[in-house]
Amino acid sequence: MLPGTAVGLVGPNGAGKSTVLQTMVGLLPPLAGTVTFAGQPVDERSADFRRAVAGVLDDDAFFPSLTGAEHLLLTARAHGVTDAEQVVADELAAFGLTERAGALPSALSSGQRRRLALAGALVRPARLLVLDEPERRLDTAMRRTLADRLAALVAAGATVLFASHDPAFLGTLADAVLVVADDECRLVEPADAVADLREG
Ligand SMILES: Nc1ncnc2c1ncn2[C@@H]1O[C@H](COP(=O)(O)OP(=O)(O)OP(=O)(O)O)[C@@H](O)[C@H]1O
Repeated sequence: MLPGTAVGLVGPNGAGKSTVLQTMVGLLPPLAGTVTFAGQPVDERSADFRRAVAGVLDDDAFFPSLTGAEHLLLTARAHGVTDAEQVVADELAAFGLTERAGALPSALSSGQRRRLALAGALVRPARLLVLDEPERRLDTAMRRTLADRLAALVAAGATVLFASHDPAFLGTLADAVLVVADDECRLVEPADAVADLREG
């Protein structure tokens, strides 16, 4: 994948989309071959790799005793964001979480937790975003807002790799679509051809 591109993974439940994404970020070793990022094998222990790559792969990867705002502040500061408090306030507003900023994850709705996880990926700089069904549990307006924001990041040079079951989301964001099914991947370009795909 080149900088400034977005590729969407589509395919039926259980086809292996999440497994591909986890392999791309070094959480699972490939059975064969090598995954490289910027010319180096991916390694989540590498500080350079972790600085460059933001992922939302897990639904509930939160510390139970930190509020939403504290999660975002921790992430932003750990990634060296200057003016972290303002950036966090902006992300909370963008994801409609300002009024719930002081709530613990357990007190948020599942959609609000999803928004918090996505805000955590956007509160820090990243060259590559790896997102597993980012649209899941978001309402229609927030799906559109998120797709537009990710498209703007791609236009600014970021790379986005994501799995999705939402043709509208794919159509807005993806330059190309990788169909994962029957133990193989097939590349479909341009992405709006996805509207014609029929998932099994
Ligand atoms: N932790 C695990 N241990 C064993 N098998 C697993 C594990 N996680 C997933 N699998 C299996 O690996 C296959 C691929 O799963 P994966 O989650 O990658 O699919 P997916 O395409 O992301 O599906 P969905 O659209 O439902 O999210 C499935 O057959 C699944 O049952």
